[in-house]
Amino acid sequence: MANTHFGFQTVDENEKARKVAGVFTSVASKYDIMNDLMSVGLHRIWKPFAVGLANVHEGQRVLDVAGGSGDLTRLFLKKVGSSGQVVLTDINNAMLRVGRDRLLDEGKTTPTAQCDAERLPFPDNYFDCVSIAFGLRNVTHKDAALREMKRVLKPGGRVIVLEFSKVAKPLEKAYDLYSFKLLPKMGEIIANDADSYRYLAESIRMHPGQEELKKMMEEAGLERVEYFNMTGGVVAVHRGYKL
Ligand SMILES: C[S@@+](CC[C@H](N)C(=O)[O-])C[C@H]1O[C@@H](n2cnc3c(N)ncnc32)[C@H](O)[C@@H]1O
Repeated sequence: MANTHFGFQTVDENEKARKVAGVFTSVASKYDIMNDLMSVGLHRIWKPFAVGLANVHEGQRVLDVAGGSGDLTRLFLKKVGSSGQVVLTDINNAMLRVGRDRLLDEGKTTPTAQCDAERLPFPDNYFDCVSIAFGLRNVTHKDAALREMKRVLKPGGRVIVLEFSKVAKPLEKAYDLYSFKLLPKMGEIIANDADSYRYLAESIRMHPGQEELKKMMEEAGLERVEYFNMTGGVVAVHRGYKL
């Protein structure tokens, strides 16, 4: 049986999805407030930047994979207008429910589907853009997810991956202190869940850096792949096309 990472732990591949589900079911109700606190509000800049790079237009179709509480979906809905469509998906029902309810409360109806990024229940060549924000590092077989994202994309469409990445050298010490000391403490105080937030910090460290992810996207068949660092490499947006 093959092994994989769950944060810094080595676990059986079959176990990872269950453990990840445990984390997100546990954090779902506090996810949005924790997101603001953990990123000191920066995710509100990172996400519009990523959506801007997608360059989607009125009337287009977008798939938001691992969309959770729906921040990217909301931004994409503004871009595609009433003639377009954005499908919000996530493997976790608790996260998806938070996203769907929040959008409904704002008067926005959009299709939702509970599904695994590794097996997307959509036809080939269907979407103009497929995004995954802060989701890829939680997926067991990232290569399979990237291939699926490419499969459902129309020729000419793009995949957008927004994810934590490798920080610039001078920031490393401060970033470690923040991730491994402050973050679990905040998780404990605010969400009463230090373990989940420790996993989040560890999973960030185990995620491939900028160049490695670019290579993985190319291996999945995406072309013209490039990346854009933000906040000293704390996060990066990777964009690749299906040509
Ligand atoms: C950190 S949250 C990001 C949510 C949202 N995209 C955002 O940017 O705020 C990660 C999400 O990935 C989802 N996820 C984890 N593994 C997944 C998988 N294999 N397929 C689809 N979604 C997955 C989790 O349920 C969770 O909602």
